[in-house]
Amino acid sequence: MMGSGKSTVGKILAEVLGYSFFDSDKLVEQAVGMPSVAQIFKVHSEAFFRENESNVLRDLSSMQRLVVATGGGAVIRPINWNYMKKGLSVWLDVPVDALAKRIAQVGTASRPLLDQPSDDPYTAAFTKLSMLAEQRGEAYANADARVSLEEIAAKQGHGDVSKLTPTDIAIEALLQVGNFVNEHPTIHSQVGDLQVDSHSRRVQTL
Ligand SMILES: Nc1ncnc2c1ncn2[C@@H]1O[C@H](COP(=O)(O)OP(=O)(O)OP(=O)(O)O)[C@@H](O)[C@H]1O
Ligand SMILES: O=C(O)C1=C[C@@H](O)[C@@H](O)[C@H](O)C1
Ligand SMILES: [Mg+2]
Repeated sequence: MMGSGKSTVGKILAEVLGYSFFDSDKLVEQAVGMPSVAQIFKVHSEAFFRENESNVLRDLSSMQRLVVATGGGAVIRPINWNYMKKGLSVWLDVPVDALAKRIAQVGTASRPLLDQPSDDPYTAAFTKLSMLAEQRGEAYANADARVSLEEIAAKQGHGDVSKLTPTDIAIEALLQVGNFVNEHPTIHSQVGDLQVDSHSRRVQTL
C-alpha cells in the first residue's frame, strides 16, 4: 500500500543481497516521459498509468537479482501477478492508521489517489486508505510472504508499530521470505544465495 515502506525497506534488501533496486513508479515516469505519477494521472488517466505499470512489471519480470518496489496498486490487476510471481513477492502489511500518519507527515502531492484538499491530512488519508484497503480486499494477500508490522511489534513485546525501524522490518522480510522458500523446495533451488541469518546480520550493520 502507499507509504508502507516499499522503497525504504526494498533498498535495504537490495543492498544486503547485492541486488539492483528498481521503483516501478519511477520506471513508469521514465517510460511515459513525465516527471511524476501525479502528472500522468492528471494529463492522461489512471487507466493509462495502469497499462504502463503492467508493461514495466512485465519487463522487470524477465530480469534477475533485483528488488522491485512496485506501485501500491499493482496488486489489483491479475496480469501483474503473472509478472510478480516470476520472483518472490512481499506484502508489507502496515495498519492503515500508521500509513495515514506517515503520509500526513510527508504530504499527498505525489500520491494522486490521496491528493484532495483537506484541513486534516491525517483523517483525509485515513479515510481514503481505508476505502482502498477495502476495495483491494485480499489482493495483497496473494503475495508469497507477509510482513506484518503488528506481528513484529508484538514479538518485540510492545504493540506500537511506530517504534519499528526499517531495519526491523527488513529483517522480518528476510525471515518471511526464507520461510516461504523453505516451504517451497522447487523455489529453494532457484534462490540459492538467500542466507537469512547472514543477510539479517548485514542489515544490522548498515
Ligand atoms: N519503519 C518506518 N517508520 C517510520 N516511517 C517510515 C518507516 N519506513 C518508511 N517510513 C517513512 O514513510 C514514508 C513512506 O515510506 P516509503 O517511501 O519507503 O514507502 P513506499 O511504500 O515506497 O511509498 P510510496 O507509496 O510513495 O511508493 C517515507 O516518508 C519514509 O521515510
Ligand atoms: O496504491 C495505488 O494505487 C498507487 C500507489 C502509488 O505507488 C502509485 O503507483 C500511484 O499513486 C497509485
Ligand atoms: Mg516508494
